Amino acid sequence: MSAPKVTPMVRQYLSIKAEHPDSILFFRMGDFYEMFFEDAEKASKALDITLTSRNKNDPDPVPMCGVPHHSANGYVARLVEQGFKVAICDQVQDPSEAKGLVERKVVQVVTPGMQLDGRYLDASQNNFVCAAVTGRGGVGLAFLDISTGAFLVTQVTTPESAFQEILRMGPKELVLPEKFEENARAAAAMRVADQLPTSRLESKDFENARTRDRLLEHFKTRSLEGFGIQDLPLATRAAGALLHYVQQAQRQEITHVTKIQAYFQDQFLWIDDNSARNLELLKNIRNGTRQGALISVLDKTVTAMGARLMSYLLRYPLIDPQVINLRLDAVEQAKDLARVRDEVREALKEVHDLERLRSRTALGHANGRDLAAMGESLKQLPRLWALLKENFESPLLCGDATDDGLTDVADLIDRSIREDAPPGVRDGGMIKPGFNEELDEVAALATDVKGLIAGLEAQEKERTGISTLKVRYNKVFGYYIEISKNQTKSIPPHYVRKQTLVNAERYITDELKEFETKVLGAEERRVALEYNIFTQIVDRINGEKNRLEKASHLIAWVDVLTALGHVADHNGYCRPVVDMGQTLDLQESRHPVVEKMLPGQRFVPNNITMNNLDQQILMITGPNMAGKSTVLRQAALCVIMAQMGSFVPAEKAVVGVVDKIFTRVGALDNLSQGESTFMVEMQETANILNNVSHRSLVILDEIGRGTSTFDGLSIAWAVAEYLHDYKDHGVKTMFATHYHELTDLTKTHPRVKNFNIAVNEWNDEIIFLHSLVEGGTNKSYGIQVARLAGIPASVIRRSKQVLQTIEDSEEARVAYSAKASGKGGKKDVQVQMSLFPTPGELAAQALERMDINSMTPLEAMNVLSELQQRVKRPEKAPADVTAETEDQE
Ligand SMILES: Nc1ncnc2c1ncn2[C@@H]1O[C@H](COP(=O)(O)OP(=O)(O)OP(=O)(O)O)[C@@H](O)[C@H]1O
Repeated sequence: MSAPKVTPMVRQYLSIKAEHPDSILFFRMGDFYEMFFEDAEKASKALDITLTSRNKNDPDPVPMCGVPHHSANGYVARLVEQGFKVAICDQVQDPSEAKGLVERKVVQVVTPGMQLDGRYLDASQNNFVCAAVTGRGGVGLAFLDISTGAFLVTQVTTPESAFQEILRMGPKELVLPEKFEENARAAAAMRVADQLPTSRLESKDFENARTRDRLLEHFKTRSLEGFGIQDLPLATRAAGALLHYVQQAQRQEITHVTKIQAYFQDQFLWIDDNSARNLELLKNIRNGTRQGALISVLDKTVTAMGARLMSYLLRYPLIDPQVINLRLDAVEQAKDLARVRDEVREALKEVHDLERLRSRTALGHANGRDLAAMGESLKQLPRLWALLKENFESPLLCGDATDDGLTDVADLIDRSIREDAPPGVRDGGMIKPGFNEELDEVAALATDVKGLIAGLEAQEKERTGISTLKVRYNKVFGYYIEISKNQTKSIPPHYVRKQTLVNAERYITDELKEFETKVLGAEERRVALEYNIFTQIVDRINGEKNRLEKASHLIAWVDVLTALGHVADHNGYCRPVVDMGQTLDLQESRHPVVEKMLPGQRFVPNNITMNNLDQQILMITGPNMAGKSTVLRQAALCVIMAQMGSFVPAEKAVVGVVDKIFTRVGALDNLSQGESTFMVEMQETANILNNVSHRSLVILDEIGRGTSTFDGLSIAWAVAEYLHDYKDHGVKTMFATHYHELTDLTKTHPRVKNFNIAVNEWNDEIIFLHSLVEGGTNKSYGIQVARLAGIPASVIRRSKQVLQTIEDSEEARVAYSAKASGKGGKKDVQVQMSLFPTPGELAAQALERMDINSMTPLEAMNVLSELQQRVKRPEKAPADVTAETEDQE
């Protein structure tokens, strides 16, 4: 920053800016917010507004840009959306009372995690700021959504799980201690700091005693025991620091944050970020929208509070069957009572975002319209509560919140606030007539004055005989008389000329000045009085914040549970039996999203049964396009739905609770992070193998595909064995593969079972039946699928010839290997034989397996060159697989 000419105003600006070095300072000057220096440069670019300078002719002009104060919110929101923080600096003194410079102060800092203007917030998402601190025992995390008052904390043992937890909660902003990076492992594992706007607090703000004191002071309690965090020192430190950060930014107490909720990762079904994305729970993986994601099928809520809760439930399914069944009971009641459910949903449609309205009211950001919306919402409660109490038994759908219809608050708002209140709170027009006697009197005067102006105008017209005479008002002259130029000859002598326009002259008179004092006084008094009354109403509503919270909470649950009932009813879902057993049994199950996307075509239901005895690892083969990926995902989605408390798309379902779901599907590139597709695939597989338990469900779609066929097959084989033998009992796994060799695992591993997805061949055409049937398959139908994809007929013909040759030699080899092993020969030998044929056969097999459809020309070239190498230089079987097979003997 070059040394500017330091006027008192610039000095004031610089001293305030010094306190907010990392924010863009919106500096209020009259009707504008101005930005200077680097802030102006950054903001003008980000907002696409003109960059000017304050003192253009100076050798050192100060760059500057500005936005009108009445539309500032939109500009702030746009900056915040782009990751900036904005400090709003207002004039906190009446300019007419200021001796010299008007006093200015930062009244609020708006950050990505602390956006309060509802118009710029996603109604279906919480808007969390997250604070993280590392220490002995792991990482403490706190999440605060100031727009709703939600405050959640947890403590996890490793930075890796902290990272996953942050991704799952999805905050918009991160707060870290200054020295966070000194813990290199945490910094490396929690890469989220690179992806989110991050603020720093001094390390002392994360200290034990200080954070504890801050929490005690805020919640006005003597201990933290009531919140269940007394034994979670790291969570406490994160929570205290975060509270401090948010209070600092708001420049006030945040009284609507009334409690902390502690939670633990092991209370919930673990779904890592990767799996959540692969399974498209919240977002379509291709374009990031909700369309095509599970949430779009389930989220039929009608309130913002319900939508947020639905998204939370989907990200945090439970593992305690008792609590899950409590939710299922409620959904069942809602499903069965269609008429009541519809009536409840109709009433809910009239309910605005009470949670956010409550927060805005508490923070002094609410306007007349907000209160009117709150009032309108509260009016629904008596009818809604009565419906719930009369019809539902589930405690989740009624409970003691239904004893409070908040009629007093609804009545207060109804009597006081006009539905057509303006957006500003200092312009009047908010309070209904009849609410306050004094206001009515002043208002009557102000309205009378309008009549008086008309009278005055008529009187002057008559006195002067000037027909075009008008009495007008502007801010510069106050009231004046305007006479068009061609009639000014006959003006009376006591008219004092004030201004000459092109077509008219403007005058004032003593009488007019007197009148003005009376008029302006009345209007000013009315507006001031309205503001006063408004803040009193706001204070009274704030006094009821706990009751409002209770009502909002129940509304969110009722909305979610009736929405799930509605979805279950309309989509033909069944209630799953959820217990602590080890069976996953989905009869006639469907994929909840794919079935919606097959217009006019029927989704073929499938039976998926898994247990820990003889069907623990389902080895699923089948041609491309048959529906392998679909059936895998469908199983995972049904488990997630059941454990969040939803009915599932099946005729009958038993879900023994799963503790973690892992998926390794598709080839999601992480090239931006410098990792190859195969590297990512292996990292994901490693993560699965290192974290599974007996209660987990593992979904592996074509693992080992990203490397050479032999490495891939060997890895897939070994992974399947590992999961089968995991701590002697194994892990439930669905394994979709094009490696038909893997079906041989059933010969040696009792809990593996082969399935395939059936197809019919008809006149050399392939018909996809999409049904999962027992048994392996050794046909790929790759060529038929290639034809469907439009590969030229000559290429198809040629590949058939090649395939025939390969198959002939394969038959001969199998006959040979059967003979070589003899009847009572060791099974593993046979497996080994089929695994390691001659170099020529290897090449032919590889050719057969090539999925030309999904290959780039370059990949095809690479495979060809690899095959050529193998034929030229015959090699032995990969040493590691041989060793593995020997180990087992
Ligand atoms: N049960 C079903 N009923 C009707 N259509 C289905 C069914 N399962 C899958 N499909 C349809 O088949 C298409 C292919 O399914 P999917 O991607 O699961 O096949 P795949 O076997 O995994 O293929 P690839 O091996 O090429 O990845 C889907 O887009 C879907 O439209």
